Amino acid sequence: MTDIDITTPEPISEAELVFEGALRPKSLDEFVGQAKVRGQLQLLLQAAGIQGRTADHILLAGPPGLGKTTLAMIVAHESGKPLRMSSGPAIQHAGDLAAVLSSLVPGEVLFIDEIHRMARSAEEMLYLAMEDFRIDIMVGKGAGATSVPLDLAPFTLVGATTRSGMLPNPLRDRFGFTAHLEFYADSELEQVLHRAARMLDFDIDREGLAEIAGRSRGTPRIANRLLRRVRDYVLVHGGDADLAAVKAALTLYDVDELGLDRLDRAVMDIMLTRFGGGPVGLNTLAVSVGEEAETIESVVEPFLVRIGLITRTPRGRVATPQAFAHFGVANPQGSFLPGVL
Ligand SMILES: Nc1ncnc2c1ncn2[C@@H]1O[C@H](COP(=O)(O)OP(=O)(O)OP(=O)(O)O)[C@@H](O)[C@H]1O
Ligand SMILES: [Mg+2]
Repeated sequence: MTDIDITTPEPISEAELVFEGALRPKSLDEFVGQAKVRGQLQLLLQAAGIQGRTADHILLAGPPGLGKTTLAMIVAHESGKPLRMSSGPAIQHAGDLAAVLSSLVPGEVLFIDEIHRMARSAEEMLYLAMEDFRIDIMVGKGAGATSVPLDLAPFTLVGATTRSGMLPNPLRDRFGFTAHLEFYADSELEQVLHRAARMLDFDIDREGLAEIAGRSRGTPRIANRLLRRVRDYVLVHGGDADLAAVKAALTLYDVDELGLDRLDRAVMDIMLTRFGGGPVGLNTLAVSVGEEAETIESVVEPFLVRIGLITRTPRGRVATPQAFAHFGVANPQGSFLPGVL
């Protein structure tokens, strides 16, 4: 691993997770950006509150580091209910899920992170649990085995996934609401950073914050991580935390103006140098960089499209003239690219 990984959207250490916990917004009001999702969640929680019932099941979908775990905690906090945390990889048998479900207290919020990685057998148990707050438990073995119904306390399931395309339809259909989290605008990341700097008691000016925001890949997790590195830099070198200090610190860590991470760069490099800008099919790209097609499609591509480095066309992904310019690669087709106006 090289220091380029400072811009990866996944958590990079245990220490970072502890740090994140301290900076997590606790309420919907404190949660920056995602205005649409916030409004939708607010309505859903308020309606449930008025009727005195548990809120509908909620699916949070989107790339890493955009606030899924944070929102799950907020749902529990806003409904005044306890939160139980679990994850798809921890549920490898139906029995693992039965143990969790049967111990929930009324109204509890059950968070299943990476829900797309749950075992098939558990998925089927979850369908019934979500719909009827009931599960069937198998007792005995062989010919004498019988299934015994068990009533559950009503609960709200909050599922999180970076790969909503990998969820089976019957599971997806049982969520009352799906929130698709989007990459954050630079102005929103500035707010995230402003709040974090205040909490860290770090006195950094607006220009400095704006510069970090612009290099954070639309991702609050990365913004907070870069802020810490800048804080280190100022601590060691002295002086003000201003634009010059931010630029010096981020140059030291090889974070470019667009905040691209290693995988983003690998994809762009392959597209520009090996395929002359494309069009390139998703699977070809995935194989070329040694990643799953799902990761390219759900984590890398949305960001590269959003910042205008690639476009999707019916014949595949195409690099834009801006991409050639940013990476300083000669554009074999001049300014004209197939499928791009
Ligand atoms: N809207 C937001 N406002 C302020 N801070 C945020 C926001 N969203 C995320 N953060 C910060 O970013 C960090 C990462 O967020 P979180 O852990 O919720 O991401 P995630 O979507 O669950 O990521 P993963 O897919 O890796 O589990 C948190 O520490 C939180 O402080
Ligand atoms: Mg998470």
